[in-house]
Amino acid sequence: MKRYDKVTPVSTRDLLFGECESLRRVQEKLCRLYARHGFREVMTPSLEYCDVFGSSYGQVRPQQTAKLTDSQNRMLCMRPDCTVPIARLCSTKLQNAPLPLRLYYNQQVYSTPREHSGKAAEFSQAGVELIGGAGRESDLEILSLAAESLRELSADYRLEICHIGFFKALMNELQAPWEVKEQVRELIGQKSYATLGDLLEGYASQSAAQALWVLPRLFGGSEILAQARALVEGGEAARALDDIEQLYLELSRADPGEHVLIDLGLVGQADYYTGVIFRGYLAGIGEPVLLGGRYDNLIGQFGPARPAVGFGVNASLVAQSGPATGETKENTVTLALTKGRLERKAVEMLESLGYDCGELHDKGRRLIFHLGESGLQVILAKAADVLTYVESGVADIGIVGKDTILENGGSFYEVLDLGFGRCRFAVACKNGDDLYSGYNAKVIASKYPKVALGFFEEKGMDVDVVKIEGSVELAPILGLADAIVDIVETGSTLKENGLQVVEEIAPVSARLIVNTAAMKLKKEAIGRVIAGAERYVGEEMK
Ligand SMILES: Nc1ncnc2c1ncn2[C@@H]1O[C@H](COP(=O)(O)OP(=O)(O)OP(=O)(O)O)[C@@H](O)[C@H]1O
Ligand SMILES: O=P(O)(O)OC[C@H]1O[C@H](OP(=O)(O)OP(=O)(O)O)[C@H](O)[C@@H]1O
Repeated sequence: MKRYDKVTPVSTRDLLFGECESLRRVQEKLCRLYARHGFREVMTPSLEYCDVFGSSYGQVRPQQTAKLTDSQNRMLCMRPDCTVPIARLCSTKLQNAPLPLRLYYNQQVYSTPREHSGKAAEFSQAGVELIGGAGRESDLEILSLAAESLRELSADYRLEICHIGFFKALMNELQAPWEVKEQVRELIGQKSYATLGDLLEGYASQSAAQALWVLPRLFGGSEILAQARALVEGGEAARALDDIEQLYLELSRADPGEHVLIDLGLVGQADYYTGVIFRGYLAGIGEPVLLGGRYDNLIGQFGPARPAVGFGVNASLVAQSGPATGETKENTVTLALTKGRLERKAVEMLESLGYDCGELHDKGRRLIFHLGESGLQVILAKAADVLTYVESGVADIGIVGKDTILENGGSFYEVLDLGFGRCRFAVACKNGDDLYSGYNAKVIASKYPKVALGFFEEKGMDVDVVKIEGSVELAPILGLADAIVDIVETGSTLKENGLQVVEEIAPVSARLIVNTAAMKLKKEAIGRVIAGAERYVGEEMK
């Protein structure tokens, strides 16, 4: 039997020498800052009963927690988040402590990342919680401290703020089934401009739908507030905007230099947060390093209700990226392009937008190309790698098929359906076979095992999925599988091999995706590419 006695568990690592020193430096900077501002340190155990987290695991999904049992078989989990254990602490040991409580922590958190994503399962988080402080003054205290935390770590940073009240007010107004509302929330979070537009088209007569439709685009400076005000008539939504405006003005006054942004589309954790939500970015790091917000309903789940606001900084991420010295090269944008079938239309699109694609026409074996003097650099990569490059931030934007996104997932904005590379996912089997007859578990061959499994799980059908790398049509013909899940474009591959479509799963086409940090750090340059692509799609659809 293979012994795992020489390696650390998947997605964990030893830190040596310089790595320890850089992590300590980041932690110390933050801890000193929090102590200076009157926050006192608490430490909670690395292990908690799963019950502590109930349905709310903070930023982490229950499936991502590392679980074990104690000597009495009670379920424990490695702390996936620092705020929920602190909420427990405030309702027990600190229940009678005078409010407001200013607490800070500096400890490890654990959450299992997606397989092969290169992300760590354990990282160091330092952060603060202000318990018992309601209202704008507390929000401002914590937001100012968030800005100061980022400034301590790099001169080139952005703090973006949102108020979930704006989104919630619009959602309350929207007359639509809850499944549609859930989809709307997801699409706004992903900044899926076009798909959101399609979904809301059926509700276009409602003013809330019109406002929700533009919500993902409402990010930038104070001009965003004027645009948002024009969309609402008053009430909760307008009050949320007033709050954001005041916070924005105060923060910008204390910290001029366009470091503070507004993004009214930060709706990812809408159930958890009850007021202001914010994220922090540092130049050169492709994901947010700071996450926070107001969560007035959490502490009440453990005892007497208390308003609360706080944030956490991923100290490991900052330490690994080294001292952030360089400025963001705001005008240089890297586009990861899927090589193969999507290449020709993508180049056609770039040319129609005026980019000089000479180098792409005469590629040789090169993989990196500069489009004239435009500042746009193209890298050619395999489809799934485009997601990896964009998610990590080594590429700012990408062009990739929806099939690859559905199979691999990932954290990036999926801004636009580019309209080319159209095909569809379908289930197919041999002509004349009835896939749904009989009681035996069916075998499905696919290059897309997650899509295949997800489709049959939705139907409540047990299937065994076999991963096949290509020419999937062979599997049912040779008797390896009962059916396949694959891409169908013209249908001729199926036809020529004696197969038929049983059911269609989802339409597929090329998408423009954007790294979440780059969207904010390179707003102008990326905005130009998106606007150009939208023009192209509009022209193509005429
Ligand atoms: N008929 C089709 N078959 C496969 N993909 C298609 C088809 N039509 C459009 N596409 C899109 O083109 C993308 C790239 O497909 P392509 O076959 O070039 O690369 P690939 O699927 O990674 O295969 P390979 O392993 O052969 O490189 C797919 O991810 C899909 O979005
Ligand atoms: O409906 P059609 O127009 O016939 O296109 C569909 C075929 O194209 C793709 O295969 P691809 O050529 O990429 O080869 P592969 O399956 O070996 O990856 C896909 O996997 C289907 O086999």
